[in-house]
Amino acid sequence: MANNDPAIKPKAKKPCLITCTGRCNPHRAGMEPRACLTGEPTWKKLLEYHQKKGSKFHIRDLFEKDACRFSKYSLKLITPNDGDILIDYSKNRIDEEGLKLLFQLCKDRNFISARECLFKGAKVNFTEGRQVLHTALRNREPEKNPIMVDGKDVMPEVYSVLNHMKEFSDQVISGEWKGYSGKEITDVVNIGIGGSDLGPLMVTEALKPYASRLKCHFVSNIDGTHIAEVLKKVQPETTLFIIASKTFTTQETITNATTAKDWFMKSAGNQEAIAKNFVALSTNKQKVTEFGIDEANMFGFWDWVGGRYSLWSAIGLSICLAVGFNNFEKLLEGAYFMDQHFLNEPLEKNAPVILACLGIWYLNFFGAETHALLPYDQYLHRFAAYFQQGDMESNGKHITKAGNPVNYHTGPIVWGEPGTNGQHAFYQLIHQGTRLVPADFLMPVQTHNPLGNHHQLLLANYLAQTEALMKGKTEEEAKKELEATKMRPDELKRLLPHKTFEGNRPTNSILVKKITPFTLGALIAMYEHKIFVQGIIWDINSYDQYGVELGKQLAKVIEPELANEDEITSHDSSTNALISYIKENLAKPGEGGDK
Ligand SMILES: O=P(O)(O)OC[C@H]1O[C@H](O)[C@H](O)[C@@H](O)[C@@H]1O
Repeated sequence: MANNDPAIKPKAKKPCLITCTGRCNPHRAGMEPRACLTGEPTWKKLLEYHQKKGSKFHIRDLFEKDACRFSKYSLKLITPNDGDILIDYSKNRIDEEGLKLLFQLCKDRNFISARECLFKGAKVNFTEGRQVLHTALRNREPEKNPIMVDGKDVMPEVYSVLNHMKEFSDQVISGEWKGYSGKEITDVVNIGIGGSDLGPLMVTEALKPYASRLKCHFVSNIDGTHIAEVLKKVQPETTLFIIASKTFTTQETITNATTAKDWFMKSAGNQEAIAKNFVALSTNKQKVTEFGIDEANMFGFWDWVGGRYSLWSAIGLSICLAVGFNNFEKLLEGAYFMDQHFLNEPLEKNAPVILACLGIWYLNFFGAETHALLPYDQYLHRFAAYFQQGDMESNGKHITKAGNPVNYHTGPIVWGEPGTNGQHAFYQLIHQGTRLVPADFLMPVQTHNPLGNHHQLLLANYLAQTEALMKGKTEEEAKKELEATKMRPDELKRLLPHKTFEGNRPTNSILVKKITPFTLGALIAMYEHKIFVQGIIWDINSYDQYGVELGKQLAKVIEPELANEDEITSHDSSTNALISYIKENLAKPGEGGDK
């Protein structure tokens, strides 16, 4: 049983970033193997509760029985200047008893001390022996809350990089910083992939209403088409290339960066020009200088920042350039606001904890396989893509801390598209398919583009979808509708089952007053913490990513095989045949690419 850690027994003072309550043992926490999840007494109680009650709930009945359901199962987070964040989780197949058990499960899994250890810099990423401190990057009270890593407060360094980012982005936006030929920078090209691309890309898209005068482009794919298309749009003299790579060894990024450098050098001619038009964001000083970028043009960060949690670090430089440093700071403030909420609120009022528990409820007890993120805001069109990496790279694991395979499901498949596009594409399956698809519906009440009645229609669709998913349409209701059309009885009978909706599809409605840098920062941090809570319950390491390595290793073997004349026989028959087919069909000299 998990609850024998003396650390969680005393009633804690409200934990804060600096005051160690004594419950955190940075050398152990996050690393100690837990009891098997399915052996936990609370897990067994949840199974029983699911069998007897949970699986029989219809959300429509829960609403009918309890007029106060919304107020019981919703949260309002009051931000200082950006309105309230409303999280309505009442449209779920759950009641007080179920939630209580889920919160108890969190406690049994030592969530309280794990949370403190995360913020205090324990080596939570135990396979790589690293702290996980993206929260330090947005710590807005550094004097009050020093963050110690190996006996040293990291906050001064964090702020020194932030100052460098401010100074640089201010200079580029104002035009004071000039490209190699003395002209102002007009375009920024961020070259990175994964965490060094998705976060800045998602945020710059989400915050377009705050755009500076600079045009920002993102290149990630190793497919030459990506960089080729971007280079067609920019001029070497007026383009700033940001090479964003934590390791500075990622094949895609280094290949794209080299292509960009070669293209640039054709115009610039001399090596010194690079200092004016190239900067690097990385933890690897040696590789950056080997590439030809001066140390002075490097914005550093640290190995305790995970790639998919790095948009708050120097990796956010393209955000600073796209929307100004001031707005980047507000993004950090929003995330800090959510960090404080996550740290200080009891489980029952804690948004990331509640969302995590509901996720566990559907994934592990109802067999749901996916989780949809459905933002009703065009600017958030990359939000689901961002959390595909955030969630699936974090919790797509099947080995526990003790090194054993799990006997339960872990991270969901995360997916989604902005509303209302999704409605006309895949919502059919959510409404009437055979699978249970829990979904978060995100929405700003106010739009940045108040055009005619667009936003009112968008809001109406947003509200209608969660209502429809919850209520469905009974046979009786469908029958009445069909009868009103004066349909022939045999035709009515034939159509009736197709027109009936079961309903009982769970959703969370997450609303903000407006998508601002602050509210966006808070939403991102909320989902980051949700992922953490689920990783703790599942007893997996949410912060490594060994699963992406194997394909990379094999690609290194195959690449030279594509270039030689030999017949390839070293793989399975499928891979050998695919290689042969490609070699037979590769462009011959002179056949070249299209112009
Ligand atoms: O920033 P880099 O070191 O170039 O890494 C870019 C990406 O590489 C890998 O694929 C990792 O799985 C990602 O987590 C990481 O974000």
